[in-house]
Amino acid sequence: MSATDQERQNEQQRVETVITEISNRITDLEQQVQVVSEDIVGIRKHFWDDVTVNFEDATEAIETYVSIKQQAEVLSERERSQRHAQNQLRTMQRLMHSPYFGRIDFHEETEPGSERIYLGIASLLDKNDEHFLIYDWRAPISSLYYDYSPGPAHYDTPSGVVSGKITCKRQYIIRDGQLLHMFDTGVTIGDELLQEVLGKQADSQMKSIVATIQRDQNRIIRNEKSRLLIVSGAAGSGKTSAALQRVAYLLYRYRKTLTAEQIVLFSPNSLFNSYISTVLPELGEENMQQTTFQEYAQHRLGDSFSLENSLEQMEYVLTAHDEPDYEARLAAIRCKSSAPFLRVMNQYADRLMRGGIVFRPISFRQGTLISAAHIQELFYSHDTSLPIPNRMALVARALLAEVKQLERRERSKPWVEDEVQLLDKDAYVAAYQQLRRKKQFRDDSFDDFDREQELLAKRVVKQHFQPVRDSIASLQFIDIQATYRQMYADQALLDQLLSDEPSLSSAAWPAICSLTLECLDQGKLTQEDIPPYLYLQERLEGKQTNNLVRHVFLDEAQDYSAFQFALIKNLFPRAKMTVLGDWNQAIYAHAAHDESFGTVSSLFEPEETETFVLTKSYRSTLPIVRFTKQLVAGGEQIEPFNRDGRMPTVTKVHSDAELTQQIVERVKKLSANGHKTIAVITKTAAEAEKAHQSLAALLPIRLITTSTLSYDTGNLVIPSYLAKGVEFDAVILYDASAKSYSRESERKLFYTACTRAMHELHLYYRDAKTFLLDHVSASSYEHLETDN
Ligand SMILES: Nc1ncnc2c1ncn2[C@@H]1O[C@H](COP(=O)(O)OP(=O)(O)OP(=O)(O)O)[C@@H](O)[C@H]1O
Repeated sequence: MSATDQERQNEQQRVETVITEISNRITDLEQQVQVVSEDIVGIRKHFWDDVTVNFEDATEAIETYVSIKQQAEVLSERERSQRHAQNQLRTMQRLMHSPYFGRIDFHEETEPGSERIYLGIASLLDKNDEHFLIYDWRAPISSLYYDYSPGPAHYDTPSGVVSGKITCKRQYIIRDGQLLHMFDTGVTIGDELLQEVLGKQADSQMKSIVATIQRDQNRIIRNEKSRLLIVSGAAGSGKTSAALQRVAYLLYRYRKTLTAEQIVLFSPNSLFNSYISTVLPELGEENMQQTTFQEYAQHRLGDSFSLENSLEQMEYVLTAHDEPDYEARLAAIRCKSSAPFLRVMNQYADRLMRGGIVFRPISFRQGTLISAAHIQELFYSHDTSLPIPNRMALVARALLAEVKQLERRERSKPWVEDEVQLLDKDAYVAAYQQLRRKKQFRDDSFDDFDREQELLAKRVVKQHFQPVRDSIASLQFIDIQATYRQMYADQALLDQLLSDEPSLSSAAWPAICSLTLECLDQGKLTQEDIPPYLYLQERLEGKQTNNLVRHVFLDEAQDYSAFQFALIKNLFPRAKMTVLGDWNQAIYAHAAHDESFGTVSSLFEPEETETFVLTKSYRSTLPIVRFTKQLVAGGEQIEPFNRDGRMPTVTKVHSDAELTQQIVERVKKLSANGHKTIAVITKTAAEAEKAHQSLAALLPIRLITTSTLSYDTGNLVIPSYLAKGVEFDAVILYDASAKSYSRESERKLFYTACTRAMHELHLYYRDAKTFLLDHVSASSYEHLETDN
């Protein structure tokens, strides 16, 4: 037996020993869960047997309370033990399948010999609880595995830096207790393992990458210093993966103080949410909160407006070129989302401190109770240096006091008497009882009938005034809509506000204004108006904050506007932010002129900010990356991971019927070659529907729309902007014709669609291919043409 065979046998033996240990642990834990469950059932069943219930006097009642509390505590302690044992059991079951994936032998400077450190998705101690059979990949010592090749190395611990030397670094593929492969590895975490992982078929769910995290990704995952972490990375460079492993890392590192509810991830859409939702549970952690900016806007504004969502806006931008307002709308999207417009909005809000806020009168029973002019006077009588929200709170307080007076006066009005007559029996009984109680207390005599009428009148008026009081408390006397509208209705005001921002000067402003006014008057808020509107609302009402959340992740951050960054920062004042994005995938029209994370970094101090760049792309094969990197400026910096595969194809067809037939044949061939998820990517939703209609007659294929919440492996038709962030075994670009992609502004969308492909990429066009392919060298794809 050669030395390596012997080594392998030893390793297989160790796997078996560890698996036996895990299996013993599972048996113990199952028994523990069983015993605790029986305890819980028993306690619940006999809960009242051990409690003495006696409410005869205060002392007895307190004793009863204490006795119930004690019993409840015993129960909740048992329930906690049950949860703990169940969690441990689940972890052991996960380890059973593949106990570890890596090993390093580390010789610590101050120690005589080296220690073998095996890394897995959770820690496991030997049966005496003395030595680690497996270290959690997030333990401080495990960082050596990701950061160093054999040779000198060190790692940070809470008590200082530990230095030494790595003498061996090894990777394993263990499945169902069998050691399938092992490799000794040098500089990076081995290509062999990455080849194996990346060569697999796409899934409808993202997978964890703990076994193959790369050094530059590890830096992002373990960063604890920065308030703002910016990750800018090429398509497929592992930004989303790094973000999710980072969540898992933080939950481990701060397990005593941080819970999954204190972490929020903003993602582009609900489909993406579902795509990434299995990574953390796979690692034994609970999922963080997931949301979208649209959900937040809906929560804040959904009652006042019908809100356009970002995908509707996108579909408009891509399809409505012939509409008369198109250019004005595009200009509105660009201007209103920009950092200079954020300054304009701030300037407007500053002016409003001195005058111009529009107020709503407070009405009562079809009349005006307090006029808007009076509220305005009240507001502007306060010191103008006080922030607006503080002054609003003072106004609300004053208004509530006024309302109290008015309420008192109202009681003698005839309508009140009429309503009192109409009250039902219950109200009278309640009033009678209340009177009796009071009579008892005061021990005086009075005219019962008058008192009763008075009480009932008070009750009626109070009930009617409740909505008034509520509306004052929630500051509804501020007419935010009208104040926002005023900016676009008063041309002179807007000109003044824009005068300091030359980059916003545009001949389109009159058209932008009339478009905005038209939408507002119809109760609609366009996607580009939502963030500035919310921003103004905050400046007037005060910020809504969530102090619980400690970490906020923004994925696909290139799609966020200056306002959105500011709003999210304000919303989570105690959170650290991790912002991940790729400017080459900035598909929304608003991002076109703002190609940096300058806006978000300006929200934090420079010393609180760190930026990381990921240039290596893992998703696609080498031929696909060679092709896609030529589609965008700066693409030469993208480094492909060396995974072989088929060259992309670009096929010319001569008719729609031929296009359908070619795609059907292609999908069938791809399926026959073992590809599980094959996506036909169209530019727009309208085109997706059309493509689906013709393909579905000949193939099983699913249409993905904005309302699809999750998708399975299989054949699908999907609009480009919904495919953001996800990946497929093979991508078929439905229509790469000159007619379809005719604008420079569509370059990033085109690039985003092509970069979704893991193993194969096929493009089709009619007549002439899009100019976006002009600078792609002919040697990086195969050109095909059907016989005419
Ligand atoms: N270290 C790694 N080991 C194994 N797979 C990796 C690694 N890094 C990235 N990947 C794989 O590469 C693919 C792309 O990763 P991910 O989606 O995280 O990239 P991204 O930068 O968010 O991409 P995009 O911006 O295009 O949406 C995924 O299949 C992921 O599992």
